[in-house]
Amino acid sequence: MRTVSVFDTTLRDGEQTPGVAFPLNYKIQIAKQLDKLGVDVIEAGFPAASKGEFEAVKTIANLGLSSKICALARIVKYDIDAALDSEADMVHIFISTSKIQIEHTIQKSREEIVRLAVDAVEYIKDHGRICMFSAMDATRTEIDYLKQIYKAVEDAGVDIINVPDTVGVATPFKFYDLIKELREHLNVPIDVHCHNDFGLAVANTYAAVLAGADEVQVTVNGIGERAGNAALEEVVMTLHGLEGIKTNIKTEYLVETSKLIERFSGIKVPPNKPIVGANAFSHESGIHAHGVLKDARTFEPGVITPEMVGHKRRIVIGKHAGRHQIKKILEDAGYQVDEERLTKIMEKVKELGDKGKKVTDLDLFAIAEVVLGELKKEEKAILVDEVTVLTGNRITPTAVINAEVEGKKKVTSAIGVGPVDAALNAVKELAGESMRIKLTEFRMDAITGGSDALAEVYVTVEDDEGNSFTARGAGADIVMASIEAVIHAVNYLMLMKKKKKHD
Ligand SMILES: CC(=O)SCCNC(=O)CCNC(=O)[C@H](O)C(C)(C)COP(=O)(O)OP(=O)(O)OC[C@H]1O[C@@H](n2cnc3c(N)ncnc32)[C@H](O)[C@@H]1OP(=O)(O)O
Ligand SMILES: CC(C)C(=O)C(=O)O
Ligand SMILES: [Mg+2]
Repeated sequence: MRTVSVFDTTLRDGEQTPGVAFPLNYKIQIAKQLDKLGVDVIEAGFPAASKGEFEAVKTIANLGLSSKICALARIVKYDIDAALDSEADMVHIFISTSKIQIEHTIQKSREEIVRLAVDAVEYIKDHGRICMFSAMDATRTEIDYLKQIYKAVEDAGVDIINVPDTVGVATPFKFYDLIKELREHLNVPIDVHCHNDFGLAVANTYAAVLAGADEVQVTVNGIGERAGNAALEEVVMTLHGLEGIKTNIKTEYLVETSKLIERFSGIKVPPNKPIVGANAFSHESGIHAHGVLKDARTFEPGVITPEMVGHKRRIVIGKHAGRHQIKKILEDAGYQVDEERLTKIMEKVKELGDKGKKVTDLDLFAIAEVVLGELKKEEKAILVDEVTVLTGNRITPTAVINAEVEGKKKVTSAIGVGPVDAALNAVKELAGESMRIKLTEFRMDAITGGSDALAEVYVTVEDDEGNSFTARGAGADIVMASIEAVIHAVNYLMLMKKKKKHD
């Protein structure tokens, strides 16, 4: 089976992400993690950039890792000597070859650039190091010149050439053709380095491998200059999962590595990021979750599993959830629900979803506990129909409740110091027809953070004979959750009273 080598440049191009700078202790931890992950080469930095960068590359080069350590250098004696002095195994030299870059940056003739490249390769090889040569901006370089310079460095003894799509303008078919043409023209191994300006970095890298590239330059989470580089995790899993092309990556460490880079770089991984994003193996929609609960391959690629990349599959609750997944989540948490109560729970979940609320597992459990604790309809003395609460800075909070109390329609109204107080006073009025009640405990918790958090209300209600009952209510609206809890307690106390009378 074909094996492609992985050259990781998270510590070099990845660190060129605007706003990212890894201190030495972070660089050491990242290098160790990349080594554990199994990357073949770690590009540890650009030693000529600063004293700290030189020290970092030198420290990493002396960690005794299995991965080869590479240092980047311009074709400038100072840079190359710094790379050699850093004791890196490999020196990666680059120089502009496209018309636009030659004219506006390096300002040398094409012949001189070839001569500088050849001399640099020979110098590095004379120092006994592995040498990689990059024709910077290769994808905007005239093909004949590109072939000429690569052939010249090959003849000078370069170990591997890199074809960088420096500004991310390659497209998969064109890049495939370019790599194929270079493959036919050259004997040295070919490496590719793709940027993601058009979101094509992974696709271009993949196309290059199909065209015969031997090595891929990638970064963890795809961080790097501008829109970043080809993401290591996406390239590797595409090759493994879709093409059966191997790498030396121990894929079970991909999520762990991604989280480390996310933490150290401060660049958040979007939830929908392939392979490592929080949602990469999550299912909310009922139709999908139903299939996945039977066999995950129904709504996942199947050729990769969450375990392969160190991830977890999640069946989540939300507006699009179906009965099967809600039942499964509740049963897994130890709740037994019959079909009628499941319907009630579903209704509440959908109602919250329609209001735009993100429903968490904790929210679901709170809803389930309320529904499971509810009396049957025929056992309820009070059935609330309509609630209106008025509040504001210039009016006294007022609540009006339309309800059926022991079969008779009633309307009560009350005021209070706030909307919850007004609503609870109205409930007391409603109950007062049958029994006097006292609220001895009232507690409200937000289940999750945020102003749209589900409120969970606990109340203890005492009747005129000293019997008390504790009940709970849950909902996005604190007034409704409070009314639900108190009515639940009152209904229970009234049922008890009725039962006692009959005994
Ligand atoms: C596509 C890439 O990712 S390339 C790598 C990019 N990474 C970095 O630049 C990070 C590290 N860079 C640095 O710390 C600094 O830019 C340094 C230390 C390398 C150079 O700093 P300075 O000497 O202040 O030069 P500055 O960065 O302003 O300009 C770049 C110089 O390098 C020259 N240059 C650029 N690429 C090359 C090259 N491959 N070979 C030789 N010279 C080059 C430019 O022509 C320019 O030369 P000039 O000063 O004679 O006009
Ligand atoms: C140094 C080179 C390979 C680079 O990062 C690029 O061209 O994008
Ligand atoms: Mg780059």
